Amino acid sequence: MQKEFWLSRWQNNEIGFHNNDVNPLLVTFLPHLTLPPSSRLLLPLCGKSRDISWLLSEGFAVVGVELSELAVSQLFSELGLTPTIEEKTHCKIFKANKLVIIVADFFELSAADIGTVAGIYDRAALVALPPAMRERYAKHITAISVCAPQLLVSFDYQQEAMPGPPFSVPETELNVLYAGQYQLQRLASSPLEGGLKGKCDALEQVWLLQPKRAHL
Ligand SMILES: C[S@@+](CC[C@H](N)C(=O)[O-])C[C@H]1O[C@@H](n2cnc3c(N)ncnc32)[C@H](O)[C@@H]1O
Repeated sequence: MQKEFWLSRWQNNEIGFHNNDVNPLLVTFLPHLTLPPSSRLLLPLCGKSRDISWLLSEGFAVVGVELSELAVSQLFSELGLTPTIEEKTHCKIFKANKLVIIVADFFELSAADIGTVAGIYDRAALVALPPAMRERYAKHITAISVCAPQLLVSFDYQQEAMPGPPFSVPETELNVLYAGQYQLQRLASSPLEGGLKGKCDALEQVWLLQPKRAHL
């Protein structure tokens, strides 16, 4: 997906991926990451997810990455927070309390930009990307997070039935992308109620990715 695709989705308020409530899968499965209290979590391609607000309320620190500044302005306004804003050459950093959102192309960020993170929550990030970008994404997130454990939500459906996003990323592909660095465990797999966008049957799956070598 080109950057313009996402920027125009935000511009035109075509954000069907955005949920108005916290994702129940996050609430149920976050404990599997066994994070110490107050840990810092990375949310790649974060949009203005309500999951951010829930994580903050649970005492976590959040660093999110999002391409659209419009999404990030809406996020802070909906949270009732006024951020400080720092402009750098390749990104713009919005901060308030335990929340940092980096407005940037995720692929242009380094480990130093992100800072130390204890875990990653990927909801609608990997599955938002077309096949050619997913390999690059998986390598990049593994590198800049120094192989932090991940809670990952994915879809498995017949890709021919519907063009993405969201794309189908079945177990076979997750293994290709991540099994070199991570131990993968499927925590849940259930049919998506009403199908994906009402167009085809799909399984929504939750994965725990534990680094094979100790993180940090
Ligand atoms: C499908 S949405 C998911 C948003 C959020 N994770 C959620 O659950 O609501 C994908 C988001 O990734 C952002 N995005 C796409 N490509 C990106 C990139 N290269 N760098 C940073 N953000 C990107 C889009 O603007 C969009 O908000």
